[in-house]
Amino acid sequence: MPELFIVGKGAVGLLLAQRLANTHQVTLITRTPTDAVFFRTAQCCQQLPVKCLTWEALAQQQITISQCIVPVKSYQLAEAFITLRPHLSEDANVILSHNGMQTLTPITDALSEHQGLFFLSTSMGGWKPNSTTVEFTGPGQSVFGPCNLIAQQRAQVLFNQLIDPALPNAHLAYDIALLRWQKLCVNLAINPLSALTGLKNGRLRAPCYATQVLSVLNEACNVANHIGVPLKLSEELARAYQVMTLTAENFSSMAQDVANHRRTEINAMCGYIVELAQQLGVPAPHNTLLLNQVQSLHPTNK
Ligand SMILES: NC(=O)C1=CN([C@@H]2O[C@H](COP(=O)(O)OP(=O)(O)OC[C@H]3O[C@@H](n4cnc5c(N)ncnc54)[C@H](OP(=O)(O)O)[C@@H]3O)[C@@H](O)[C@H]2O)C=CC1
Ligand SMILES: CC(C)(CO)C(=O)C(=O)O
Repeated sequence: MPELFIVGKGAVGLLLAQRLANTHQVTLITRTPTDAVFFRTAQCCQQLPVKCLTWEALAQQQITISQCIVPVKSYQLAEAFITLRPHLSEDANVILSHNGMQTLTPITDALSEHQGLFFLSTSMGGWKPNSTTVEFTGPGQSVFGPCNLIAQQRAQVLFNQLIDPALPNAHLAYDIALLRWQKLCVNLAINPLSALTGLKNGRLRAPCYATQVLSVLNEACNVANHIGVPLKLSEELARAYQVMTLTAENFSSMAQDVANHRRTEINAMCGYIVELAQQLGVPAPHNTLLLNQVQSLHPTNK
């Protein structure tokens, strides 16, 4: 079976490992020594048939990585990629997967023209009851697409071999940037408000939040349009309210992070809009306010 590496043993990483172990020899690269990882359902708890190696062991064994998924939090990506890069083969494929947005330029610049960069945006749910176990909390759509030139040429083959057999709800999108912006808009409309109010997603449909949802998305669409991303406010509003309805009984990931005193991904959501708005010289007061309010909830949010 072909080899596949996954950075970390996070919720998404373990869900992917469980699916991909059927078709690939999976190795998790962890920050701390890990003997075994598990996939738990209501009926049983199954040890995943994967290897776990620390970065140190990977270096000692001089392992070269030809395909790797990096499903870490947005604020962990830069460091994870810097650690990963020296281990990549000359024609490696790297697949990033996280919520929110950040400029990928430092990563695309660091890869050679033969190293492919891809993005997997997923809405399937995973929850970790402890540091080595994941539970599947719900199916969701996933979108896979290329982020550099060589990746465009390889996207169909990699999708057919790696993604499609493991994630039946996934589709290949060459305009992955647009789809990531659309997911960002959903997160902008839901996550900060749910984190600040402690409400489930469905409760954000109340009329008292409508002006804030509209304003935040209006700013995001304006910024996106300035850089050539063709978002339409009416469509992003409709999508956000549709997701509030579909996930009405969920607490958003940011609400959960705040409730558990963890760092949030606010910088890759409102922070991304505010940064772009500043560069473009356009106003984004509502995203700025939400950014400041969520940042003030936890010292590591800054
Ligand atoms: N959980 C979910 O249901 C969903 C999550 N997402 C998004 O996916 C992304 C990942 O989320 P999730 O899986 O929940 O996050 P987790 O916090 O569960 O997982 C992140 C993992 O990455 C590991 N990690 C970070 N940096 C490194 C590094 N340098 N080297 C090795 N391992 C590293 C962490 O290690 P350690 O264990 O040592 O902390 C952790 O195991 C986020 O952007 C999230 O918003 C999207 C859809 C659903
Ligand atoms: C779609 C949504 C808002 C579902 O809760 C999500 O992506 C998140 O919580 O981060």
